[in-house]
Amino acid sequence: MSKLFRAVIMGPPGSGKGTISERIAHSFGLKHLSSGDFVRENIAAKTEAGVQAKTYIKKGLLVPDLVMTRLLLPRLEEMTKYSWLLDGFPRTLAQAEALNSACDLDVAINLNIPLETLKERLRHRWIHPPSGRVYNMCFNPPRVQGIDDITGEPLIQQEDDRPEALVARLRHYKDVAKPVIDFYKAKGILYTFSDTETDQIWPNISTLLSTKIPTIQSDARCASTH
Ligand SMILES: Nc1ncnc2c1ncn2[C@@H]1O[C@H](COP(=O)(O)OP(=O)(O)OP(=O)(O)O)[C@@H](O)[C@H]1O
Ligand SMILES: Nc1nc2c(ncn2[C@H]2C[C@H](O)[C@@H](COP(=O)(O)OP(=O)(O)O)O2)c(=O)[nH]1
Repeated sequence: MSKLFRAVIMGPPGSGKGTISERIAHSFGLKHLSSGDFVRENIAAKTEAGVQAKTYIKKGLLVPDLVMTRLLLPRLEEMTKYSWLLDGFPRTLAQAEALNSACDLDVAINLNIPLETLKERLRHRWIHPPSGRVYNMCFNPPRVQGIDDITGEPLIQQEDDRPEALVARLRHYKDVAKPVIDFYKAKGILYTFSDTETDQIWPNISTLLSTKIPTIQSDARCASTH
């Protein structure tokens, strides 16, 4: 059986998961799977899980574990031939356990970014809700202020990116993420990166992955010739 590379990326809101995932996908040819995108696709397609998820998202809540795993695990089954990086899942220990029963992970990337940095970044975050595209007015601004580059539609700022809401979100994140981090630490696949800048973290992640991915993919090539 061919050995593919499987990773997750974790971190609080604004820690750079989306930004770093895009770089990883681009540099290493992995599929970037975003749980938020899956949720939005299911909502748009009005699947049963999507309809359920929508009621929670409207209230600014996380989608319950059971709905989330029902929505996500079938998508992973479609990816059995690919190496991937999963962004935004797992967020809870129950989700980590469900993922663990479905596949073996090679690496769990954990982004550890100071609170003040997160607040500052999210203050400048603007999103295009239909696509999930994220901009930062300082770091990666759109070509025209307030307008999505691709569709020309308006960008919005999420209510829960405001500094007051963010502190509560981050506290909640820490409580829920701690058991997930401990779970991956115990498995020996946790790699934590701490800095205030994505551009400082990125070379370290890139070095880590280049020690892991070529070996695994050359195994895959050998296996596939048999
Ligand atoms: N693993 C998950 N568990 C529960 N709910 C999820 C999960 N992933 C996504 N969601 C739901 O989908 C919404 C959109 O997810 P997405 O990751 O795009 O944005 P987000 O929560 O603003 O993330 P961040 O602020 O970390 O970038 C979330 O707010 C949440 O309600
Ligand atoms: N100033 C600054 N902004 C950054 C850096 N890395 C990412 N950003 C921006 C992009 C987004 O607007 C915001 C959050 O990044 P993101 O990739 O959406 O994070 P996440 O919520 O997916 O974890 O911060 C960075 O290194 N510096």
